[in-house]
Amino acid sequence: MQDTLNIFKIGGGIIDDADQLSQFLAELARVPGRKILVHGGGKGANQMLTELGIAPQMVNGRRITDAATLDIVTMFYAGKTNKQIVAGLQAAGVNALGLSGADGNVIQATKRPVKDIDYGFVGDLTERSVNAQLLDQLLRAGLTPVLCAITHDGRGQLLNTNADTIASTVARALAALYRVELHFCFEKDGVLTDINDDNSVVPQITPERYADMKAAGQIAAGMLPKLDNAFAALEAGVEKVVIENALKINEPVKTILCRS
Ligand SMILES: Nc1ncnc2c1ncn2[C@@H]1O[C@H](COP(=O)(O)OP(=O)(O)O)[C@@H](O)[C@H]1O
Ligand SMILES: CC(=O)N[C@@H](CCC(=O)OP(=O)(O)O)C(=O)O
Repeated sequence: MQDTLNIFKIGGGIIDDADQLSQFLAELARVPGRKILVHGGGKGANQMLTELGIAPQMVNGRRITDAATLDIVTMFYAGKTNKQIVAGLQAAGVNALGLSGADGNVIQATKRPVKDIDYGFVGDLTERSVNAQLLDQLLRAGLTPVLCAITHDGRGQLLNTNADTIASTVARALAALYRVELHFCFEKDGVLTDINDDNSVVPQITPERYADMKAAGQIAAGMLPKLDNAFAALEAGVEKVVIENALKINEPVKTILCRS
């Protein structure tokens, strides 16, 4: 039987709040077995860009990343945020290793081609983008890889890649080696039927229910690409995909995705 690998993704909402981040890291430390953490940080990046006089620009949930923006998000995601999370995990007793996609060639991306929109230095992934062998070796060595949203193209160019997409693609690539459980963690208890009612968590969601909820206008903003990535992972052999509160990963309340 394959070993279980838990892959967690946290976004900018949690990372931005020091107390919530350290609570999440303490909960993560309690999860037994092998694990990988993927982090974003879009909210803090928006704040930093604004402070530096650059207006953040998002289209369809993806950041338009010009050269100046790439410099700043690289410093923010691969530098401050990644190292702060690694230090927090060390403090919680987890031997974490922080990596961008360029480190150990762990994630190689392709610059998004210009169609209607020029996203600039944004990287797209395929399953072959992920160096699953290296991640497996690190896990076997007892390390917890902590992956940020910065990738590279193999020719010296850094790229900015959505962190939900990284989590989903890493999960798919490692599904050949492990029984993978993918956890998208954020500030709500799961997928809600009413965004204003925290008690309206849908315990299980099928592709049909997702389509109905979308048609009813119950799913918006960042939750749309998140669920698209989540269902894609489930279809590609990831054993279990969960949407849950970052502060309650060890509690039963959550949304579990079902194939049908
Ligand atoms: N039906 C829904 N249930 C829960 N959250 C939803 C729903 N529809 C939209 N959202 C929004 O999606 C957001 C999560 O997406 P996003 O902001 O991209 O998170 P992250 O930065 O953690 O990846 C939530 O903060 C919430 O406001
Ligand atoms: C290309 C692209 O959109 N990259 C994202 C990477 C960070 C991210 O995904 O952060 P959250 O998970 O906190 O949203 C961005 O710069 O916002």
